[in-house]
Amino acid sequence: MIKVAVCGAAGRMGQRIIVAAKEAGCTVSGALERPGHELVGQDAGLIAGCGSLGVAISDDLNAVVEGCDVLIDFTTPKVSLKNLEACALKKKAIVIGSTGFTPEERALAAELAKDIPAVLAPNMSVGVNVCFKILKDVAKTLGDDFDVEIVELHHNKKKDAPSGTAVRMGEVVAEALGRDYNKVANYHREGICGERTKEEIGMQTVRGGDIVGEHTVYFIGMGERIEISHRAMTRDMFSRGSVRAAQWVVGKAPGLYDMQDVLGLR
Ligand SMILES: NC(=O)C1=CN([C@@H]2O[C@H](COP(=O)(O)OP(=O)(O)OC[C@H]3O[C@@H](n4cnc5c(N)ncnc54)[C@H](OP(=O)(O)O)[C@@H]3O)[C@@H](O)[C@H]2O)C=CC1
Ligand SMILES: O=C(O)C1=N[C@H](C(=O)O)C[C@H](O)C1
Repeated sequence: MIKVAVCGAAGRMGQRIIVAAKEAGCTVSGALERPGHELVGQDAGLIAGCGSLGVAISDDLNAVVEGCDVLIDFTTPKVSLKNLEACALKKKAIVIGSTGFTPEERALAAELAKDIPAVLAPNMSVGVNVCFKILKDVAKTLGDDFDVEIVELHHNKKKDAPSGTAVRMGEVVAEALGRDYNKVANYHREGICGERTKEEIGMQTVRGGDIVGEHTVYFIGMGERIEISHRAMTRDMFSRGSVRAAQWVVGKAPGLYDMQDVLGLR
């Protein structure tokens, strides 16, 4: 039975991860929030709604990491990098679901994961990871004749845009078409912005209410259109995916893994 600690334990994802870890038969050994958080000291299980776990939410990163086999972290890139560093020092595994990493931050994560096994993935659901695989094939098959546009919808509390999943979808399509995502992503059209270029990948963001997460990649040709969509109805497949990643990553060789590795989709 692996010992799982959760960072961001009182957050939307953190609470569901605590429930999923308990349901999967893991020991929840620790729960972390930032220093000064109003729920520090409270029982993490009661906050998550799955009954008392006898684990108080803590703000002591080192103690929580020390006590676990693997830390599951859904917070922000800056917090995740700090957690990765703490796990590397104590030789513990880590699963990171935070999104909004810059290319430089991702490179730093890969560097920090040289000594420990780590999973970093913008989306832990099986469905989205299957979509990544399908998108590669569709983009390769259609080639340059179809315009690619990506639209994502999320709740009004989301802090980063576009979503990490939408960015990964753009990267997968760009790579399949032999393009550099960072050069062809177009995040903004306004005013007399000119005709669409053939190579650009449009990235559109919608925010509102309680939308869990929806992604559509449009391949738009002359007289026809393919849409590949994923709609998340609850957060539970993200949380179950993160626990599956935690169970998979403990004992693996050091390095930075993705959910495609966890699910055997490479
Ligand atoms: N990979 C995936 O499958 C998924 C990824 N995500 C990503 O996960 C991240 C979190 O999302 P969500 O749960 O909705 O966000 P929330 O804001 O609900 O949760 C984040 C939690 O982390 C806490 N936190 C902030 N700083 C620290 C710190 N230094 N130490 C410990 N805890 C801290 C926050 O506290 P406070 O509120 O006080 O700041 C909050 O409780 C986002 O980046 C989101 O995009 C979300 C769903 C699925
Ligand atoms: O913040 C969220 O809620 C989500 N974030 C992830 C992302 O940015 O891709 C995944 C999911 O869509 C929910």
